Amino acid sequence: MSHSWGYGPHDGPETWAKSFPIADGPRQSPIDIVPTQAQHDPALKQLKLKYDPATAKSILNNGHSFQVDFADDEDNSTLSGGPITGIYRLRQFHFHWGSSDDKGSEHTIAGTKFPCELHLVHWNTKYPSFGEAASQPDGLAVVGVFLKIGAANPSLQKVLDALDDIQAKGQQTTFPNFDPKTLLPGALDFWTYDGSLTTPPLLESVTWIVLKDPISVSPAQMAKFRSLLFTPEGEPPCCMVDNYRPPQPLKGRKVCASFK
Ligand SMILES: NS(=O)(=O)c1c2ccccc2cc2ccccc12
Ligand SMILES: [Zn+2]
Repeated sequence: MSHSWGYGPHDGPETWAKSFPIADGPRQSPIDIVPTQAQHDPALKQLKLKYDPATAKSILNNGHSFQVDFADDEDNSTLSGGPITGIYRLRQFHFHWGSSDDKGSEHTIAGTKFPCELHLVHWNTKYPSFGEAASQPDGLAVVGVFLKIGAANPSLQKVLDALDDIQAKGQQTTFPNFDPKTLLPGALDFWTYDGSLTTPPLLESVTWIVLKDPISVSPAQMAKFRSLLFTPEGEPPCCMVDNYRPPQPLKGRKVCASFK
């Protein structure tokens, strides 16, 4: 049976527990990060992100967001250090955003929402595949980056320029030679906690690494995100906006900070 889920009033986050009971689980994401309650952990290593632009392959409208997919058959684009042990390979990155600039991020900072949030998805190479890793408690690591309204972001614009070719659900096009490192802020200070995918199947297999510093996005660039469609060609068009899950209960989890 196919579980169709979305972000609308009849299939959105408040309905997901019916088909995915783990939605009410002990380590669900996203969360509201309260900096004054996060614990500085001096043992946390520096994040090491080694990305090879040649591993960028394609860009896809998956009907929930759009994602840039990477070749992950070798250790060419990897994440290590920070809170994780071993080497995790970059699989894809995608975004979540709102219908207006006052909302859109999944994680919040002491209740503050950002207009957009970038997720860079990595899987643990101690497992044979992404699919296998996704079912393990230490299988995935997602780096989250907030986008804050400001100057137009030239690196982000390279991604947004490709959206005209993937307006509708299921559309895909090539997206070669892109360095995701250009989407990161200068400082890699982060918060980290144990969580889950923020979309069904909501698997509790993600080590979240949320960067403290945002990158910039202009209002015109936010409008470009909102030009995408949740719907496939030939169906009445529904703009892809508000594709974010709200913060979930912390349920006793600790949030650690890499900085004082
Ligand atoms: N929002 S999310 O990062 O949890 C997420 C994934 C996380 C880990 C692995 C695969 C994921 C695929 C996603 C696809 C669409 C939206 C969020 C996704
Ligand atoms: Zn995401």
